[in-house]
Amino acid sequence: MVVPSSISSSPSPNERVIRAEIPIIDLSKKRSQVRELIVKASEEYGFFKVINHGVAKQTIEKIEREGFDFFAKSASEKHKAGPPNPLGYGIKNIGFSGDKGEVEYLILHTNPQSISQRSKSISKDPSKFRVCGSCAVNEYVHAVRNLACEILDLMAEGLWAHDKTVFSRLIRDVDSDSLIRLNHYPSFNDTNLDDWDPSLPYHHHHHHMKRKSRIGFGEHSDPQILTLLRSNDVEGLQISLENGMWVSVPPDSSAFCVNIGDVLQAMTNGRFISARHRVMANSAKARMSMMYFGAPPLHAWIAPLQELITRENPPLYRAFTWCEYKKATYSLRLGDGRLDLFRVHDHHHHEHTIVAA
Ligand SMILES: C=C1C[C@]23C[C@@]1(O)CC[C@H]2[C@@]12CC[C@H](O)[C@@](C)(C(=O)O1)[C@H]2[C@@H]3C(=O)O
Ligand SMILES: O=C(O)CCC(=O)C(=O)O
Ligand SMILES: [Fe+2]
Repeated sequence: MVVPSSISSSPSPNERVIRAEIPIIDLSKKRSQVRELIVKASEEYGFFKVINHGVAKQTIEKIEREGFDFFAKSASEKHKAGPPNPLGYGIKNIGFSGDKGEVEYLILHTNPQSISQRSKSISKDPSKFRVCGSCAVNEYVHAVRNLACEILDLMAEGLWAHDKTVFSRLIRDVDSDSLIRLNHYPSFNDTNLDDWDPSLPYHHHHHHMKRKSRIGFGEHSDPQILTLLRSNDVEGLQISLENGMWVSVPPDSSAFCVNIGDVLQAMTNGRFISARHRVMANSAKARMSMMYFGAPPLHAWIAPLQELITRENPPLYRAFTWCEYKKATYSLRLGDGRLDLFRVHDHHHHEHTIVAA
């Protein structure tokens, strides 16, 4: 049963948010060093930043301009690119299970035909977006896909996988199901507090709490292999540590944030963790982020790498197709732990318990 709710993701008022050190990895350093740092960060946090990543400033600026132009359009214009099915324009509603956030977004498939199809409905002057919009997106996709593949190859090397392209070839495949997503979080000011209850007496404390607790995008892990995220210089992104603390990620428009997805957690047999993250929307400036979600083709099989399976480390997950995983994802809530559905149960241990009982 689907229970729509808009308050489920509200953070508790006294939960702790800290400014811990998030690994920043300089990709221009020695390869043998870089791959070790990447593996370490992927095991400890499932999250890190990369600098000197080689994606041209202009490539980023072009798509960013197209994104801001799109979100600046009137609501009726933007709705022409919606509702999200799941591709397209959406506002406040995330997915199909009742999740909500202070965000509007545009989700595109990365294959060029799909981008040019979509761009017909995402510009006032359709011919203009077709030319500028879709080539800005294609150029960006090309650049971030290469960066994602480079990082995935470094990971495979760092894990001593036999096949160094075991991860990257899934997103290089022409049938890869990768996505581009632009999220736009409105600026926060006292006048756009649409959930403010005017019947309540003005109370500074209450007001102050609302200021700090507006959820832009609720807590979740990304289902794909790897996410490359960048934003303008506005804060909001937080990642969750295993001890339940939240870490604010300082904004840096020149860096990319790398986020391990559920599929990579499964393929590394749990050695890499898919980081849980969320976005708060309490800044006086609007935030715009762009995500590349690197995904396998729909019919690709996902299973833990042989090299990472030993007597001490038996397979934690059963094999599944990306199609199957995606279906599970869309049937669940944003914050649900979908990977748990694919965990292998320890039969030996189970039998033993029954005998002992
Ligand atoms: C509530 C949902 C939105 C989402 C699909 C889902 O049912 C659960 C996962 C969500 C998520 C999170 C990461 C990406 O932004 C996304 C595109 C994805 O693949 O999984 C979104 C989905 C979405 O917004 O369509
Ligand atoms: O907007 C962001 O910075 C992150 C959003 C996110 O996590 C997502 O779209 O999956
Ligand atoms: Fe995410």
